[in-house]
Amino acid sequence: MVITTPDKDMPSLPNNDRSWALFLDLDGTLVELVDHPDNIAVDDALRMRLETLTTLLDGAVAVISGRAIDDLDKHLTLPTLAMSGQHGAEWRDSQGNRHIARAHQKALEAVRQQVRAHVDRDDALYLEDKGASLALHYRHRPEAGDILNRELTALIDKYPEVLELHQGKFVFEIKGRGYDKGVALERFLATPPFTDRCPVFIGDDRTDEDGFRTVNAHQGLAIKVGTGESIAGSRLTDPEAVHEWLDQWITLLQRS
Ligand SMILES: O=P(O)(O)OC[C@H]1O[C@H](O[C@H]2O[C@H](CO)[C@@H](O)[C@H](O)[C@H]2O)[C@H](O)[C@@H](O)[C@@H]1O
Repeated sequence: MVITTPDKDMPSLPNNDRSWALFLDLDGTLVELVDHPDNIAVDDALRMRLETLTTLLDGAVAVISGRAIDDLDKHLTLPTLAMSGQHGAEWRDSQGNRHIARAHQKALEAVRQQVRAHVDRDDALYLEDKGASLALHYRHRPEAGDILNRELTALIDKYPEVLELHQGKFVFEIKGRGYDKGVALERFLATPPFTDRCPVFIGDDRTDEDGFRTVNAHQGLAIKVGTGESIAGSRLTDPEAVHEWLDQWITLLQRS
């Protein structure tokens, strides 16, 4: 496994004398970032890894993503896996029940119309409409980042109580206020089979910092993938290193 940071940051494997819950981001963590959200590659080895960990951790595994759950299901095809989508605005618990936040939908609809009109004028932009949130992708128009930031900020500022704007990797996320990955983790940690377990969260993006904050508050293991500032205590270089680390953990769990 390749680690970019000094040895002190190398994530040790979770100790078998505690019960752990595993939370995983998808894009940039379990799969490499690619040119378009539809083009990510999820292989059977990754599916098998997630299924094995779910069994070994008594069901306490969840994917915590900015994507919508329907989209996660399309790629992962693991319909019973616990998930939180749209940065915490929707979730599927370990019983398979789906939940979605709707308080901000009216404001979101107004913003949706305006963002759509903007995207219709520029082929290089892509609007991912996730239902309870929007992602405006500008990977193919990187020079537009600053102006889009200003325009979207002005738009979202009309609804300060219900909407928030976040910048990810060549994407602006417009989402309901009060939902984030930290909230998503807390919600899982309050319900079986996650209750009383120590959280591990692996993520790569700015929005994953909210999840790391929750993990740190629970004295868990926060692992940042890649470079960039982070409050996570440990690092892995890329999705391949994440897979290797998870495989080593599987081996350790199988021995116990
Ligand atoms: O929380 P995540 O699971 O990491 O999801 C974050 C966003 O990921 C997706 O966008 C990013 O990945 C795309 C595919 O590699 C890439 O083309 C894009 O530039 C990235 O920003 C997804 O489309 C968003 O909905 C997620 O919020």
